[in-house]
Amino acid sequence: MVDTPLPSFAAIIVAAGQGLRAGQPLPKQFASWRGKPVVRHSAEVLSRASQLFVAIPEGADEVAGEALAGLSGIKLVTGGATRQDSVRLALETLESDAPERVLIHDAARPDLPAEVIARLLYALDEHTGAIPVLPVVDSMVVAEYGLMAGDAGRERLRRVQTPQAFRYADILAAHRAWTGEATAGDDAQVLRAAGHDVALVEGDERLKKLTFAEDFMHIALPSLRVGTGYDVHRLAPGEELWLCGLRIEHDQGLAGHSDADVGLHAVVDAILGACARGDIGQHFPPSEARWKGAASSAFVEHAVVLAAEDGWQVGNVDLTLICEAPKIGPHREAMRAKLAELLGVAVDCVSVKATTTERLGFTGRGEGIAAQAIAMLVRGS
Ligand SMILES: Nc1ccn([C@@H]2O[C@H](COP(=O)(O)OP(=O)(O)OP(=O)(O)O)[C@@H](O)[C@H]2O)c(=O)n1
Ligand SMILES: C[C@](O)(CO)[C@H](O)COP(=O)(O)O
Repeated sequence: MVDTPLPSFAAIIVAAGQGLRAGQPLPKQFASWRGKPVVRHSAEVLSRASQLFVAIPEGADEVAGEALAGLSGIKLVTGGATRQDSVRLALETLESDAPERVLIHDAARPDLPAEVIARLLYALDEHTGAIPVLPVVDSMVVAEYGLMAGDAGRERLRRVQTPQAFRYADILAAHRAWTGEATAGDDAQVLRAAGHDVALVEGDERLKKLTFAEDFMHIALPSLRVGTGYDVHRLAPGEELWLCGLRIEHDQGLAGHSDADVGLHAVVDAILGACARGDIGQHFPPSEARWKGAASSAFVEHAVVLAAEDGWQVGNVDLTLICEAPKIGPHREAMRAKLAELLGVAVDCVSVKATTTERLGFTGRGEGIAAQAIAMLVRGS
């Protein structure tokens, strides 16, 4: 079915509410969510409509214009005191270029899958209206004076979402004829009151309506950060070889200002990168004598402290050592244990891998050892 071209349709996004329950600095439809204004998410998806109207609060043209900047073809219309008023006002505005089909969508449901739009539009081939629904998974009860007054029978209940799809002329007439409550829950109720059927199509949990402050909370504090690190040191006779905090017996060692532990340096840069705290050279300048011959384990411990200052703790680290020799395998587990100790994490959060470059490049010629690392930081508990 999804390969069938979509029928032409107009769209209305209702974004004229106050968003009081969400408690955001702006009406929730203009607040930021996953990096852009809430209303922009569905406006981008519905920009494929033949006409797209967005109902906004009185006097919100500027904030709405900013939220929808760059999206062509959107017409703003002032909404009303209730959601239903906003829908009717937008429907009336559409009449001058009446479409056959119209989708009516809550701006407060930003994550709009294209598959739901398709299902709704195809349902209009057989029905005057169609709405996306989801099953009720919790038991439902009738409440009276704070007590359970009986089972509400969830088998017959569905959770209703938007967008809701209608044959335009019928939904316009139904709104005009509506004599029920001033605030019908949704447009499907208005259409049914006018005697039309409403098809139920499969909705999507992604269509959750942003209603309360907690619906925005996880966005304020991203719980993960990722950073990468890369380092190289030259192999030279007469130097000690330190890798991942361990002294490794080998016929050459790594030259550098500190102990030149290339593996730990890559890990330090990955942690610093994940919390955007610069790089190892900024914190431990090779120009400073105090770092001459310093154990790089101290650099790792300092990077962990810097991340913790910003509320982060190390989630996991994956380090790859790139060299022809020495063989890393025999030391891998000891390296993992040492690195886990320095990072303050369990060993299973630390991966140490190794690879050769098939004798290609400076590592292949045994001139140096390279290391690359990735680190994930998580919000400190
Ligand atoms: N007069 C209104 C009221 C609501 N809406 C829109 O209808 C959708 C669903 O309404 P709701 O989630 O209740 O939003 P608000 O009414 O803004 O929320 P609150 O009740 O917390 O103020 C929202 O996109 C809202 O912008 C509208 O266009 N016009
Ligand atoms: C239209 C709707 O989103 C369908 O679930 C719902 O009825 C809106 O209710 P609200 O009280 O305006 O949030």
